[in-house]
Amino acid sequence: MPVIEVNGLCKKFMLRADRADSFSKMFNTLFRRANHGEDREFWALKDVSFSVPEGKSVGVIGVNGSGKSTLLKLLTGTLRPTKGHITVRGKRSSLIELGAGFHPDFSGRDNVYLNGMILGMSRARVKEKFEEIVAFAELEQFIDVPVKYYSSGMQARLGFAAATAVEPDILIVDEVLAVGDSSFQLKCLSRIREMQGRGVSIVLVSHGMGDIEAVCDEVLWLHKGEAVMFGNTGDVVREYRVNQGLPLPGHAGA
Ligand SMILES: Nc1ncnc2c1ncn2[C@@H]1O[C@H](COP(=O)(O)OP(=O)(O)OP(=O)(O)O)[C@@H](O)[C@H]1O
Repeated sequence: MPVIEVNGLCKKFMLRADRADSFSKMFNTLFRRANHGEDREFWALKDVSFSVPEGKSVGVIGVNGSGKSTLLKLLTGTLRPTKGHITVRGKRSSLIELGAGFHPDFSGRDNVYLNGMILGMSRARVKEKFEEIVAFAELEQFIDVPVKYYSSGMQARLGFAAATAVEPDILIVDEVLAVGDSSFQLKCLSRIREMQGRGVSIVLVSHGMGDIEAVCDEVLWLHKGEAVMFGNTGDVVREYRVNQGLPLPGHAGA
């Protein structure tokens, strides 16, 4: 039975025109231009359906603005669908927005405890896991510093270490991995493989086709909010590469 089932998913945003933007207000005032801006509907996802089988990994690809992050926010419950249904079976853990789960004024230590407890771990369980989380993030020297002083890479390290330590059934990860340096990216990939070995299902958004091919069994390709293709990683990535004019593996420059 799939751990995630998505049927006919649609997400509408309202795009607000000419509001609270000091530059356009100034422009309108200077040139006595009336504010003709009207709120506009924008469909970020249109009738998207796919599923994540138990223990499988699904990648989500597509150009900027195609709806990938919106889809992940719907899968984690941060956003609600406008239409359609999402069924999730199992405990989710996610790392979708850098620093999203962290309180900037609290130390790394306090945030690890807070985050773990929000994700359903007991204080004692977080305590048991604490050393491992900090060691994985390689932040021993900075663990008592407020998170607002962390670099984006440091936040990604702590976020990934914390999100993967809670022993989820489903791990949902956005492009944030790209923020880490190459040695940390390798460490993340090997932890993802370890989790796959334990039967954890993964949903991964990435612009890096190498990461997608290394991690995912199946891929969903989004474009302007629509599912262009969903299927076997090799097939979808090949089509995407051709569509984007990217070199195919085995060809010069790939
Ligand atoms: N809260 C919001 N209000 C209005 N529009 C939004 C909102 N969130 C996202 N959008 C719009 O939805 C579209 C999809 O955005 P999304 O962030 O999901 O794209 P993406 O595929 O993750 O892009 P990227 O590769 O650049 O991260 C974009 O056009 C974006 O402007």
